[in-house]
Amino acid sequence: MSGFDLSGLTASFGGERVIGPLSLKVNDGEQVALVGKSGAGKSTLIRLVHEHVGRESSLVPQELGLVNALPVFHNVFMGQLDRHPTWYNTLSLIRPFSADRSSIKALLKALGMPEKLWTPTASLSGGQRQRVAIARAIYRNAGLLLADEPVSALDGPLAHLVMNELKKRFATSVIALHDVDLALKYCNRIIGIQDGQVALDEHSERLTSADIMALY
Ligand SMILES: Nc1ncnc2c1ncn2[C@@H]1O[C@H](COP(=O)(O)OP(=O)(O)OP(=O)(O)O)[C@@H](O)[C@H]1O
Repeated sequence: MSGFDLSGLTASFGGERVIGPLSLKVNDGEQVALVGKSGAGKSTLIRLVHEHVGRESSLVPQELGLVNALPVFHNVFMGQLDRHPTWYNTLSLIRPFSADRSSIKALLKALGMPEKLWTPTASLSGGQRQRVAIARAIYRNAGLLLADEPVSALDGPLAHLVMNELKKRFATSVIALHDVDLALKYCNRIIGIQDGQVALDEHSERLTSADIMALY
């Protein structure tokens, strides 16, 4: 599965409704940017979709969810933990298999940090940590990418490099982005969220950044 069709999505905090009820249908091949001002509900919507599609997706959460005590290799390897038997995962913790070592190294190279394979995650910069979470999602290789501000800590050229990789590797995606130009360049459908509702839903080529800025 890569696309999904969900309805009746709602979320509340402390009795206050912050999402929905709304429906969201994403077809295979749609690369969706979720845009909208801070607090509109983008992260909550991504969490809701993830709760429904679960293991069928590759997730990059805003808070990253890395294990600081482990090197980069192991954090990326975690993307496939549920695909291997326990003995394989246990052995990989002590002495990783060469096939996994080389595929994770190649992935880090594509993301511009090949030399960090064995670096403890705790000693990485914010942008490097963000790319480890992205590498973990790519390594998981699910049909659907769910990503919450995946390039917020990256400078211009690196943000483009990473968005390009994500576009190439995931035909179907939902990505919360605060950068409207990145949304228009790398996604083919734009969904604008306002007060927990869909306020805009349009093909990228029919929109300008000014159309999207009206949401802010
Ligand atoms: N754990 C929580 N407890 C209480 N309220 C929350 C919680 N998480 C989110 N909210 C509220 O839900 C609303 C939507 O938040 P959400 O994080 O989904 O917005 P967002 O569009 O992703 O914002 P940002 O762009 O700043 O990440 C906000 O009003 C926020 O205060």
